[in-house]
Amino acid sequence: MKTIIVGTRQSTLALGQTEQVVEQLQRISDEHGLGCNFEIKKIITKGDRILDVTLSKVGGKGLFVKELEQGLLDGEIDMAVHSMKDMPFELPEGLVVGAVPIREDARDCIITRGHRSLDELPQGALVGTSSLRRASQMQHYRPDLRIESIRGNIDSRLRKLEAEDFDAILLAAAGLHRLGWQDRISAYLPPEICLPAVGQGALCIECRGGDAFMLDLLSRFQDASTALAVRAERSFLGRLQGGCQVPLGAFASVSAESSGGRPLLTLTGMVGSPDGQEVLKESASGTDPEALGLLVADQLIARGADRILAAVRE
Ligand SMILES: NCc1[nH]cc(CCC(=O)O)c1CC(=O)O
Repeated sequence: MKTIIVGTRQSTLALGQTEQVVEQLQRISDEHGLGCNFEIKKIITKGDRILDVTLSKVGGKGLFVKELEQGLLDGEIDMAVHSMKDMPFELPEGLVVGAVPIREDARDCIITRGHRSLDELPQGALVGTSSLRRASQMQHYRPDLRIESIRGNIDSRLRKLEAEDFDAILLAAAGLHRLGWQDRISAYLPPEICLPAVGQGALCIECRGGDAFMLDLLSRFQDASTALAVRAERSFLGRLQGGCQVPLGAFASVSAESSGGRPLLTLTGMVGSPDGQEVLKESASGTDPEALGLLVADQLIARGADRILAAVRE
C-alpha cells in the first residue's frame, strides 16, 4: 500500500472537491492495481485568514495556494487540489500541474431573492460581488445596478445574501454544483454577458515535478480538452499579468473539428474597466494554446487593454 497525502484548504468547497478528487483517484488506483490509499490534510492559507478583507486591497498573487505549495516542497503532502482560477501564472521551481481533470460548468450564475433572472432584477437592485471582473460586466450590461463588495466562502456569501439585504449575488456555478447546491441558482449568465475568470470551473492538481509515481497516477486523471483550454486561457492571463484581482476574463473550448489532426481551440478574452464603461472583448481560434492566448491578449492590448489594467493597478 502506498499512502498519498492530499493537501487542501479547509473551506466547505475545497474539502468537498478534494473528497471528490480522492474518490476518483482511488477508483483509478484500484482499476490499475496501483495500491494507493489517500489521506486528506487540511492546510490554512493566507487567503483563508483574511476572508473578510477585499482581495483587491490585499494584493499579492497565490493567496490561496502558497502554503499548499510549501507543503509539497517540504514533502508534507504529495499532491494539492486547487481551484484552477486561484492559481497564479507561474508555479514555483520544482512543482508542476500533474493533472487538469474534466471541467465543471465554467459560467457565473446569479442567486437572487425571488427574481428569476438578471433581467428581472428591479431598477437599482443591490448586487453583491467582490470580483472586479463580474462588477465590470454587470455595470456594462445593467448600469443601473448597485454593486457592493461581499466576501467570504460560498456558504457565508449565501448567508449574507439574506442577512445583508442584497437583491442578488454572483458566484461561479461550478462551486455550487460541486457542493450539490445547484437549486440555489436563479439563472446562469451566458459568456456573452459575463465571461468567466481564467480557469473557472476547472481544478488544478499540483505535485512535485520529480515525483514519477504521482505523475503517472495523475496523468490518468487528466482531461485533454480541459487541459488545452486552460493552457490557452492561462497564456492569455500571463501576457496581461492578471490575477483574480483584475477585471479580466477568458474562456476557451475545443471544437469537435480539428485542423491537421489537432483539436481546434476557440478563445474569447475580455478586459473591462471596473465601472463597466469600457468592456473590450476579442476572440480567435487556433491549434496552439499558448500562441492563441498571446494572440487574443495582443488583440486586446492593441485596443487599449493595457491602459485599462494600468489604471486599475494604480
Ligand atoms: N474566487 C474564489 C473561488 N475560487 C474558486 C471558486 C469556485 C469556482 C471554481 O472552481 O472555478 C470560487 C468561488 C466563486 O468564485 O464563486
